[in-house]
Amino acid sequence: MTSSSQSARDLWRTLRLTLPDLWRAQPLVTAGLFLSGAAQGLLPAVTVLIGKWTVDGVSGLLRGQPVNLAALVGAWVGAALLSQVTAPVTQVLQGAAADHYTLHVNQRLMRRMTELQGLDVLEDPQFHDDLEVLQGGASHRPLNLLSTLVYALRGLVAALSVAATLLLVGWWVPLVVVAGLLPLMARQMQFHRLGWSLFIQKTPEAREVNYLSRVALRHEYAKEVRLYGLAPHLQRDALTRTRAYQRTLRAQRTRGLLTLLPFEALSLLVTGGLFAFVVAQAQAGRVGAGSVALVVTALGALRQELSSLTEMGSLGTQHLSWFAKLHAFLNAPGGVQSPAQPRPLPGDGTVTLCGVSFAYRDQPPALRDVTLHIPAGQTVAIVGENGAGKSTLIKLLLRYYDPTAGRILIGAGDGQTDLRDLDLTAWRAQVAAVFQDFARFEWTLRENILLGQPQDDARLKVAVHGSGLRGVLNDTCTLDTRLGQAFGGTELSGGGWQKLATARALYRGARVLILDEPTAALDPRSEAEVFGTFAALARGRTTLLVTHRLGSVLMADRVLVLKAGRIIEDGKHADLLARGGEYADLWALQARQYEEPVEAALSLSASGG
Ligand SMILES: Nc1ncnc2c1ncn2[C@@H]1O[C@H](COP(=O)(O)OP(=O)(O)OP(=O)(O)O)[C@@H](O)[C@H]1O
Repeated sequence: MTSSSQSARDLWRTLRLTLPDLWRAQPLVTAGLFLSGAAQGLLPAVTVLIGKWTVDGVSGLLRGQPVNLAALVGAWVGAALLSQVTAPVTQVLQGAAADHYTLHVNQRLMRRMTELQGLDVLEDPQFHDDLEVLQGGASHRPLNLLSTLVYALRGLVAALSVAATLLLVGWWVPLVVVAGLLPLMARQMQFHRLGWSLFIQKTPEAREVNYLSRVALRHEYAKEVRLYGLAPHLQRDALTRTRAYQRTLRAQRTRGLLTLLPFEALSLLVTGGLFAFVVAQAQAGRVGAGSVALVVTALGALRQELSSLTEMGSLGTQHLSWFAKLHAFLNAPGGVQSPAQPRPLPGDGTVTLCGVSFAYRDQPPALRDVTLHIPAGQTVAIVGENGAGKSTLIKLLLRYYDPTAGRILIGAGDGQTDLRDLDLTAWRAQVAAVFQDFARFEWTLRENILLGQPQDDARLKVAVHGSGLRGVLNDTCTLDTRLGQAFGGTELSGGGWQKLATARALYRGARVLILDEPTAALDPRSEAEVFGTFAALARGRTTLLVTHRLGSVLMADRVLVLKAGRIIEDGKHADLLARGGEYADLWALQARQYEEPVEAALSLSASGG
């Protein structure tokens, strides 16, 4: 099977999926729309016929024959009225249906994003290419498809009815005209299809250009962009890429237009030949002046209708290709998913990892054969050098990814359950987390803490005090102050944001607490305060603390040392120090960083320097 017939079949399937959707969104409006489109389609044929009757009537008048003027004027006024009424009605109906359908499509895209529960899908560049195309089209493709379908119906009715008027000249005339114009139509369709496939191929490049302009314009990059004088480089790069992109499109357009020329010539030959033939027939007295007028207007109208039908067909193909992408996107496997029939949530927060390994897409393993048992209520510090796999362990526990091998079990004894068998939302509701790269939502402080949950005053107070956020609040910054600059809100300091992220975690009464470098942006006093709170908060909860600041490890019952994705040490702080291994080395290294400058300062002051 050729790829074009394959894609025609795909498009037909997409149309069959999309039409019922359009219909369900607004049945009456859609029916009205297609009816008024079909009515409009009859107008060109009516105009051609009125033209013939008028010319025949006038010729008759010149020969002294009677003419039914009232019928002629009636037909003309009727056609004008139909044309004036149907055009605005079609526009109004189209607007109503398209608004509704655009909302419907946007809602489905948003719903899809909430169905994607893991992070795995988001790391596929193809996913972002598809999303770029879909988001870019969501505001206009539904309207475009709808109007294209209506105009295509209008064009089809018009072409058929105008072709039918040519039957008055001879049964073979419409066949010859259509045969002369069909190759041109087919070629034009092919040309437009190429345009779409080029657009899809170039999406990654368009995304690169969008990324460059985001870097140049967005606040989060502004400091580096200015300090390192990046703006001219970004501008140059965007310009070069855009020009290359446009060059390819232009070359393709020109090539396509040139290949249309022979087909244009053929269509001209056929319609010109037919015109010459009818004039010759009139000269020989075999047909009347009205028939010549009919052929002239019908050929013009047919050419125009077929050409706009081609255009509609091509545009419709593009819109349908967009919808095919939408259907594929909505129905693609979504990576991490909640089970259809989840097992009940275990009663306690014991966590067990059995031979867990994990590799990110196309990457070497980030975790290798990790086996670990954390009884409910234990506080475990996880330490290790950059890239050791600490955050990955946390992400698996939150089921942002599933292990490549091994199992994560929640609960103890008979209640122990594989994490994959638990309802994801229910499990995540049991976990509170402060991430290294927590989100800074540009909403009010209160909304940033509640994150959609109902307000509980007592819990909110504990969260605000426990996180140290109390110190951030004052007369000008209250719980109802909007944060961030995008909407003219107040900007918190880095530490202020971190306290807010901590308050968010504290507000969620959770059985498992995850702290991934939770104090990286805090000053020493705030850090001490927050760790005091964490220690109280961790009581009775299973707590995992990822940290590079080994002083904070002292709040943990147990320390895990990760290296290259494996647990290489596991024990109490004092025992690990005594063992003299990796942990003892890291501890000594960090202690020296504090001691040496002090010693240096002391020796400097002793020497009177
Ligand atoms: N989303 C990702 N896609 C591909 N590779 C990743 C991704 N996230 C992390 N990695 C890689 O996985 C390995 C473990 O990373 P991880 O973030 O778990 O380390 P870490 O111990 O938390 O490091 P750090 O102390 O720097 O935060 C690293 O080699 C890292 O480059």
